[in-house]
Amino acid sequence: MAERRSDAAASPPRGGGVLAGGALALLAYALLYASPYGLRVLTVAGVYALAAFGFQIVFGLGGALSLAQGAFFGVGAYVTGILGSRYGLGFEATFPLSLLAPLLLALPVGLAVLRLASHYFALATLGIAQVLHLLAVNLPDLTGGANGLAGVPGVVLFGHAVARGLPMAVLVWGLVALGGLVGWLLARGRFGRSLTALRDDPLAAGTLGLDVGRLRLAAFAASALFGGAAGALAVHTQRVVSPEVLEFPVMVSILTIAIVGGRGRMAGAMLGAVLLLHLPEWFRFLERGYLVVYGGALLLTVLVAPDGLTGLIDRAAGRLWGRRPHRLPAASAPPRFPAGGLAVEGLGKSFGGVHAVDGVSLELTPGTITGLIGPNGSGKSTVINLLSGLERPDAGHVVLAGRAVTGARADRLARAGLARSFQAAALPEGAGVLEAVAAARLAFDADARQAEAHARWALDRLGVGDLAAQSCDGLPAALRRRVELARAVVRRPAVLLLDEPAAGLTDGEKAELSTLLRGLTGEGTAILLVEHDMGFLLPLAGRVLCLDRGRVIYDGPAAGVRQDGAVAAAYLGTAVPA
Ligand SMILES: Nc1ncnc2c1ncn2[C@@H]1O[C@H](COP(=O)(O)OP(=O)(O)OP(=O)(O)O)[C@@H](O)[C@H]1O
Repeated sequence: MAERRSDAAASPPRGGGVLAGGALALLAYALLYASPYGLRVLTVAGVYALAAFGFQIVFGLGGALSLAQGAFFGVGAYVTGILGSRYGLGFEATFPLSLLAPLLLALPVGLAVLRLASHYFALATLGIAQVLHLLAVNLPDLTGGANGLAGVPGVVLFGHAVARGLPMAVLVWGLVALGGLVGWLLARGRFGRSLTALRDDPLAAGTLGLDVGRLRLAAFAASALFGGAAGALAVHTQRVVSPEVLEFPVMVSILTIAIVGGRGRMAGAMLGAVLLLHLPEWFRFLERGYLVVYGGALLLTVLVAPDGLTGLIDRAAGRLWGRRPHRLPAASAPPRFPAGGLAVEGLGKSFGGVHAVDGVSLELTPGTITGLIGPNGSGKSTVINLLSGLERPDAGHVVLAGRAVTGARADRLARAGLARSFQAAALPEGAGVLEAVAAARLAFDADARQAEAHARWALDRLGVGDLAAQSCDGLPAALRRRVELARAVVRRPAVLLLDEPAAGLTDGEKAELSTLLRGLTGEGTAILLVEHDMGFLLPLAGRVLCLDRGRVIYDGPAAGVRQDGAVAAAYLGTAVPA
């Protein structure tokens, strides 16, 4: 394919400088001007920023609306409160335990509820805080009941008491800086990008080799650590713990901070927390009317800045100073999966009364293209979904590269060397082209940078190297197809399943695609090609299977398809005499 490329990529946002300036201004204000009350509000803002970091990971990056963040906050608070006030333990013991306890809660709960669909998951996680609230109120011997526990000792670090006011604000914001750095590193690395890929397209994520369950659990666990840390510091700031820390307003505040600040961004959590904690103070002179103005201000923020204040700042900074040039990594070829075929015997799948796939057997041999044809609704996409692990077969056996993989999950099949493309190019909204293709390597490469280098290689191979810098949004259909194909090719799979890759392409583009597919078979890839365009398919395929109502009605050489009476009757129309 004709190759076009450029080395400059869509640049990272410019808002970092503005945000750093804002942070310095805040620090100066705290050191020079803030009253003891002002310092206290600032400290609480830091506490909420820490809690919101965790929420940014699980919800902002991972897309799981976890309403357990308030519960983790409460658990951290109670661990510090109980151990400090009842047993006299100091910060050095209570702080790590306040992180550990929510983590130990998150792991079993996460295993139980993370597979639920989004709204059920949100409800189940909300339930955790409700149960804990009940326990906190009804176990007065341990928790102090509805009144809670007073007299939680202040922080003593390495023998030095951290006094209220500036020292406590410095400690909390020091931990915010540390937590923000950890969160930022996680977000921009392989973990964060895998979570984003999962959030943008949970269905495709498995076929890209990402272990959806493990990723979600890790994100949930990380959110628990941040929540617990925040809860512990909240108790040290207030010196009391009560069931209020487990009530819904805590969760609502964390959610609002993340959305207003900017979903998925650690800077957004800090900005959102500072703003949200200060807004009520700024509007307090309005007395009763303050809640109306406060609500109105929040609504306005969400309307004016749908991607949060950090998004707004980025856009404004980008307009003022342009986008920062960003060098792409040099293209490098990813390793190839060893050649291996796919053998399928008696595959079956029904949806209610519809036998979508009924006793299909086929063999994909390394270095060959097998065509799969048939009328609309005959079961072609279902075959690909079954073979790629998106559906579980009711019957049949599948062997991939010599290993039995019947009913295996999509990510396991992907890691065993199988890749697929989708009929409607499944590119994540708002993502860059390079990022979208690199997402297909995250489960295989050492880091995100290496995944991008491999993605560049695939884009070059598809002849769209110059798209690397662009956004997936608004790409013309033919280019979207190539990018989608690059996501499969970048894996250099042993077996490649392609669902109508030539749909909507011009004759010239189809010729380029043929050359690419021949190149892949030359490297030993076994390809299953679902296609309606016989002029494109038949010269490429050695063997062709035709499906009708889920059953194989033709299985033979491509050259014989047009002459077959059954295929003519079910699909192609008039048979052509040999
Ligand atoms: N998830 C599902 N739930 C219920 N029915 C389904 C589901 N997926 C597919 N089907 C049904 O199974 C049959 C086969 O559908 P499938 O999409 O595999 O056909 P196809 O040959 O790929 O069609 P097309 O050429 O239009 O893409 C159809 O009757 C379809 O309605």
